[in-house]
Amino acid sequence: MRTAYSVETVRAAERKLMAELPEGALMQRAAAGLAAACAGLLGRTSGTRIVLLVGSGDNGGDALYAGARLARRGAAVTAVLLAPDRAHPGGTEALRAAGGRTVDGPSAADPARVMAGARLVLDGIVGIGGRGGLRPDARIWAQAAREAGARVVAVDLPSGVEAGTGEVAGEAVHADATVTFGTYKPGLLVDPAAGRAGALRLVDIGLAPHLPEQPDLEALQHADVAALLPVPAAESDKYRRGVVGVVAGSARYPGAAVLAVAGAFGGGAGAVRYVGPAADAVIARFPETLVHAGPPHKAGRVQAWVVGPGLGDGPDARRALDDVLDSDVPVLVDADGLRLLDGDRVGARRAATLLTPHAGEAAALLGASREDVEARRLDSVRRLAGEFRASVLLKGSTTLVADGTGGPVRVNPTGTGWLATAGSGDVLSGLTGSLLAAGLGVVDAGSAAAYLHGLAARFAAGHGGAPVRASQVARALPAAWRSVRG
Ligand SMILES: NC(=O)C1=CN([C@@H]2O[C@H](COP(=O)(O)OP(=O)(O)OC[C@H]3O[C@@H](n4cnc5c(N)ncnc54)[C@H](OP(=O)(O)O)[C@@H]3O)[C@@H](O)[C@H]2O)[C@@H](O)CC1
Ligand SMILES: Nc1ncnc2c1ncn2[C@@H]1O[C@H](COP(=O)(O)OP(=O)(O)O)[C@@H](O)[C@H]1O
Ligand SMILES: [K+]
Repeated sequence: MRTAYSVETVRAAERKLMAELPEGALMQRAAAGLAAACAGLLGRTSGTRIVLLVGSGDNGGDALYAGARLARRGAAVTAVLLAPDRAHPGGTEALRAAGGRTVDGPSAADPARVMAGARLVLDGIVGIGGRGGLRPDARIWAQAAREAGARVVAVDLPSGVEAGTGEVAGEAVHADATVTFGTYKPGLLVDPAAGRAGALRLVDIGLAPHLPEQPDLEALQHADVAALLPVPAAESDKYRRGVVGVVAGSARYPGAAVLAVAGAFGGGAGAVRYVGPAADAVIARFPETLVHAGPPHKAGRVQAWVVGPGLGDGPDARRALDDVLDSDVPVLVDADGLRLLDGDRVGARRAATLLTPHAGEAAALLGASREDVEARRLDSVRRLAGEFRASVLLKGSTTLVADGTGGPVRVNPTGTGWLATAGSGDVLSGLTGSLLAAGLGVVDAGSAAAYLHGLAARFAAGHGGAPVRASQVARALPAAWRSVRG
């Protein structure tokens, strides 16, 4: 499991750790890890040109001390001091003593010349102390670094992103890799900021014992998902494995029912019940499905419901939604179900409810704009969960799952843009419902499903990548299971 902590929590832990250590020891740990990561990336340091972009805080200090270490290994290191009178004094001195040189950033005539021939640029402009996007001076240098074609390694965070939220308020550095210290920060895992971070590397500086048990964010990895996935035992039968009910599709959108059922079969429930007008289409594709034409509560035993994909917004759809919400088993509400949703009804439920909006649906539920939700994903998912007193899975480039009780938000690391194809959300809702029926908690079910879904899309897209259809994502789910469990 990857975990991330808010900036305040990181600062508090750092204070405790620093009190145990000699002055400056922590920065040396960070710089040593950073220099080692850079050396590993370069392969060869001797004779290599490296440029450091150095801001006025300790983030710049890290870059300077790491630069000094690389200079001692034979690299030709130039530090661009963006605030020359406030650059970390010890770091500046160490770099000069190691043979590195410094350039006055704001008054340098030609950034392109300083960058010429650089293979690596270290972004030490600003770290967790940053506020807002890059300032104009820094922007010029960040752009020069990209234009020079150098690899850009961000120190702790890509400068310009909001460490605690993943928001990007203005311009930010685009890094090829980020070397972060002590713990991940939310901005490294949540888009749009995460998209600027490149490959992540965590350097252990001894912070872990001082961090609280509960992180702000969690990202599952293969082993975590493997531990969650329901596997039949010797005594299993279809009811013990769970029965998932799917209320989806309409005369206009029968395909949504087929895709949700496909996802449900990919999730490990013992049986899938389908309730709605698209039974013929469902049976034609999946003869194993138990179909029912009456109201959901008459369909027979169900351990979790999925309601909404392709349901339409007529009176039948509304009745089916309310019927399912009246049940005392977990309910996942997606797509049209979200448009018809009565918040009070959700708040009154005793069993778990999981809402699975994409950014547009989340925006409608919050009375915000889609752009706003996409810019503030973490805040949006928490607000939705709070307002609806339900768990929420916010879909998109970094899918987030919040439980509404202030627990850690799960962030999915397997997403891929190939998933942005019609119907892939229907597959996800069936898959998640299946895991709910098998007995997983809502946050576990939502995050494990998002993980498998992303992995399946990657497998379907194949090596190198090619467009995939939602049904191909569903078909690749067994491969995703095997990859996780293997
Ligand atoms: N604490 C520890 O134990 C350890 C900390 N470590 C390291 O320290 C980093 C935190 O250092 P920090 O607290 O000095 O803040 P930092 O991120 O350098 O930025 C603050 C400066 O930036 C400026 N500034 C603000 N916004 C800006 C913007 N948009 N664009 C440009 N400039 C901007 C602001 O100046 P001002 O607003 O006054 O002009 C202020 O002076 C952390 O990320 C990690 O790398 C590691 O060594 C491990 C141990
Ligand atoms: N840029 C992206 N990167 C990763 N995943 C994405 C991206 N865009 C969409 N997705 C995923 O694709 C699925 C789309 O679901 P949804 O928007 O409900 O589509 P539909 O209603 O057509 O099924 C979601 O799982 C979402 O997380
Ligand atoms: K940085």
